[in-house]
Amino acid sequence: MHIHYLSQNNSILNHFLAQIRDVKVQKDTMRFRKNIERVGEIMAYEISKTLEYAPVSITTPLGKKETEFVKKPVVVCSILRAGLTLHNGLLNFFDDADSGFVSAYRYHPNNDDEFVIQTQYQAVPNLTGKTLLLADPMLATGLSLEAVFKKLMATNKPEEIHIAVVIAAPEGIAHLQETLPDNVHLWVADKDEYLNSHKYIVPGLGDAGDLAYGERL
Ligand SMILES: O=P(O)(O)OC[C@H]1O[C@H](OP(=O)(O)OP(=O)(O)O)[C@H](O)[C@@H]1O
Ligand SMILES: O=c1cc[nH]c(=O)[nH]1
Ligand SMILES: [Mg+2]
Repeated sequence: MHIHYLSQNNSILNHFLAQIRDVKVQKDTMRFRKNIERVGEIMAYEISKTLEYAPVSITTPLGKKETEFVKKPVVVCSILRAGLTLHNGLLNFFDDADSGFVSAYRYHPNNDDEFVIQTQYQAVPNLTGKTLLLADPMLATGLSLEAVFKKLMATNKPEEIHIAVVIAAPEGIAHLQETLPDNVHLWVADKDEYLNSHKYIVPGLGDAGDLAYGERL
């Protein structure tokens, strides 16, 4: 797997990441969603630099301008719920992209810290031959991304795959390295320290889905 870390060099990205982590700023849920969307926009721009381009000719009022556009169709797929925030940011820049949605949640059969990932809902266009951008803000154990990835690949063969996450635990990165193919690109805005006993990222930001959309029952 090719891993790209976005916050190795200082940039305005630090400000957005700090705000989504800050317990005081997090209370402003609109700002929380907007900041993850802004990280998605930065990720879209960085990913776009690595894609294949093809020549196009644009007619201006005064002449012709030769330039290059992204060659293969892009599909943005996100993991419900928290992925929706990042999805919007990616889509703001890849404005012709189609969209796909897959659900994933941690099911605790014994009401303790043990869980399995349930993926039920899937509404995804044909990905074969296209560039897939798979979005989820949090990479903790990596089990959600692994499950969704395998579900998508059972019926699709994208030509290129980019996974976009905002905050990643080292455990989750290692898990994806072990379970996903070598040609997958993983884009990480910030790498954190470790997972706690509930498999939450430390220092992380808490529960991204709840912060964006309210606590679920
Ligand atoms: O790497 P993992 O250990 O699988 O954890 C990461 C998952 O947890 C969060 O979703 P959550 O299950 O909280 O669902 P939600 O988005 O509906 O809140 C997050 O958005 C990931 O999908
Ligand atoms: O730290 C974590 C782990 C899983 N899901 C989240 O939203 N946050
Ligand atoms: Mg959640």
